[in-house]
Amino acid sequence: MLKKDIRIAYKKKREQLSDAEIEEKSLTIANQVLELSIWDYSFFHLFLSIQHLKEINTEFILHILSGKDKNIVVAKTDFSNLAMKHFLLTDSTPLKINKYGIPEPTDGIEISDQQIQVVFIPLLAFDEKGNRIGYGKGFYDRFLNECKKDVVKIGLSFFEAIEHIEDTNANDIPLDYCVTPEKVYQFS
Ligand SMILES: Nc1nc2c(c(=O)[nH]1)N(C=O)[C@@H](CNc1ccc(C(=O)N[C@@H](CCC(=O)O)C(=O)O)cc1)CN2
Ligand SMILES: Nc1ncnc2c1ncn2[C@@H]1O[C@H](COP(=O)(O)OP(=O)(O)OP(=O)(O)O)[C@@H](O)[C@H]1O
Repeated sequence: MLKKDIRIAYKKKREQLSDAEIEEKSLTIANQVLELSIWDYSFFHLFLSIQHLKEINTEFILHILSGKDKNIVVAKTDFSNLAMKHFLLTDSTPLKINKYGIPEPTDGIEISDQQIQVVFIPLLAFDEKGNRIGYGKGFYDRFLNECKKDVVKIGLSFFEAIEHIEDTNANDIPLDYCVTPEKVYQFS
């Protein structure tokens, strides 16, 4: 299948989820994240959910990270250059929902791409090789390209893998893991 068709199909699938299903699946995903071998790392990058697009609620993972005293890093997006800046999330980090519905820090301690050790990645769909599809602006491909080579890349998805994304390109950086409510896929 082609990215553009997969995007349409998976946006529809998400729209059909009820709020209760989103909460339940998000909690199951968070519990599976606990089983990954990532807990020796200290800098974790997490996306904050866009609610109106029915993304995975990452608050459960946020609580796990905070309970383990990890450094939690969140992004501020710049749609004019499709780049992201990263800030440490602390009790005093001011968050504001931007016009795309993304909760973002307005200010704080900036973290460089090179300091990040684990990245939780939003996606619409992924395939059995770990290729992913997002909303199509390439934010995460650009970001991951600036991270350390051994950064651990973990996709989170409500749905299982599709067989094959046909039109992957050289900029696409594959996942190391993808966590769904059913299972943990390991690609590397
Ligand atoms: N929570 C979260 N943060 C993230 C991402 C993400 O997927 N999820 N991104 C991952 O790269 C980047 C933001 N990417 C985005 C790209 C496009 C739209 C957007 O076009 N929204 C439109 C149309 C929505 C639709 O597709 O139906 C809108 O709100 O009108 C929003 C976010 C960085 N931060
Ligand atoms: N490292 C990069 N440098 C420059 N352009 C890039 C880079 N990575 C991706 N792009 C461009 O971004 C656009 C979107 O890429 P793609 O279709 O893979 O998005 P996506 O992975 O679905 O989106 P997202 O990363 O925002 O979730 C493409 O035009 C691609 O060429």
